[in-house]
Amino acid sequence: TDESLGFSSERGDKVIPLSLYLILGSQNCKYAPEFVLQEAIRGGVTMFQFREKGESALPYREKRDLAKRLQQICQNNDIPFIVNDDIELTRELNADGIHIGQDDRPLKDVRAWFPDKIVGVSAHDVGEASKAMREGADYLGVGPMYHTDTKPDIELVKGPAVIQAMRKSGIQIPIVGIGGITHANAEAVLRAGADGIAVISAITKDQDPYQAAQMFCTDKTKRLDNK
Ligand SMILES: Cc1ncsc1CCOP(=O)(O)O
Ligand SMILES: C=C1C=NC(C(F)(F)F)=NC1=N
Ligand SMILES: [Mg+2]
Repeated sequence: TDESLGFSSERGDKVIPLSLYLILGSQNCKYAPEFVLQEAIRGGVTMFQFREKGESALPYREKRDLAKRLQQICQNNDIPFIVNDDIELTRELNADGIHIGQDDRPLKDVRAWFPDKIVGVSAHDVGEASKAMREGADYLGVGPMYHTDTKPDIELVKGPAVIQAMRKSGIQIPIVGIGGITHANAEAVLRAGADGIAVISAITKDQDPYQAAQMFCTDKTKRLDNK
């Protein structure tokens, strides 16, 4: 398993397998979300985040029903099921965790509601990262690494260097890089000190989500050989 490769990130009693973190909502998918998730897990995805967002986002009942189906697929494969932003949905499904942005509910509140769940926080610079670490975030989503059209309101593109800066400033908690990550540029994110990569379109827009996921995992093994 990835543990042997040292890619997954231990955090106290929580194992947070950030190696290959797939994020999707119905708005990102070429095929049915259930198919994309199932294939991507078969291809090596280690963690999943349900992120239903944007003007084409499903209404709550359909969103919840889709989330339940995707959660079931994760449970069948022992993959952590994380919800983006939505506190109610996280509680209703008893999800494994929640991911919050800087403009969402404060981490202190979220942690009070979910003391034992995985709580991930978006961080765009060293300041935000150290604040989130102090407040008890379980992992950081750092980006955007590269340009992406997937999220219309992305912050300034920082590149992998910002992860290096975070590590240099003593940020020890698990970091996953996000934003425009493809097979060609994933390695630079890992070399910069990330524990894994988070991906939307490189997998959800691929005509073969299994292959798309597998390509990332193969890369990592290759990297290990010449480390
Ligand atoms: C949710 C999010 N946060 C920063 S960039 C981004 C979108 C990542 O999508 P993609 O992997 O398709 O660039
Ligand atoms: C905006 C986001 C930034 N990072 C992450 C993750 F990769 F999970 F850390 N998820 C998000 N939804
Ligand atoms: Mg958010």
